[in-house]
Amino acid sequence: MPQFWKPGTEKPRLLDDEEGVIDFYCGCGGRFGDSSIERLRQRLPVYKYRTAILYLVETHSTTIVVGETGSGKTTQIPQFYLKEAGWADGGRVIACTQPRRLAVQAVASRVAEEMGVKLEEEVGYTIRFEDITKNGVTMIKFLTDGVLLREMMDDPLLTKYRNIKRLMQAAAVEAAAVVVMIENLGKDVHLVHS
Ligand SMILES: Nc1ncnc2c1ncn2[C@@H]1O[C@H](COP(=O)(O)OP(=O)(O)OP(=O)(O)O)[C@@H](O)[C@H]1O
Repeated sequence: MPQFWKPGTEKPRLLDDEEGVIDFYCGCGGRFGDSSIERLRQRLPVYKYRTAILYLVETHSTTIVVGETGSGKTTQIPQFYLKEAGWADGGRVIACTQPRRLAVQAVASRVAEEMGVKLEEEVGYTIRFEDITKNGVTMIKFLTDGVLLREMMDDPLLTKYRNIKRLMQAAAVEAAAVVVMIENLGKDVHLVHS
């Protein structure tokens, strides 16, 4: 049974539920016990839905995922694509847009840390005046909606993204504009919304 940490009671520790996916606080111990980053990932709400999300994006050109803030949409879904669906195989890139530069940098650093890789290699980001990616190496690229729009001005058909799956973060009006423009190009768009 899940237990909650109430004021004045002993700090609970984490135990796996029956499926070994969701952990609940119970008993005593450190904040996250001895959990690895992988176990922290598995506790995020979105983790339970990874198979459903992968199925939907594989079978539909547009998928909208709605979840609470902090549920893991931004940091986890690109990793599902990469690790479990192999969408970055063969030099392909998974792009994830964010509305703000700081969000791009923070989430890219976080995902690189979770994957245990150096930022700029498998995981990178592009914001105005700063491109922390490596051609042929970067598999998950975070960028602002503005940078993607700018790339579309230079390359209206987004030819360099011909084979990528796109994960859009819809937190701003411009994100919706990007989705409409990319859909008009016949590209796949996967929209994540909180
Ligand atoms: N830079 C970071 N440092 C430490 N932990 C982080 C960082 N970014 C995210 N996290 C952790 O990862 C979890 C999932 O965050 P994520 O950004 O994927 O959620 P989200 O559902 O996309 O939220 P939002 O809708 O606000 O963008 C957070 O609850 C937080 O615990």
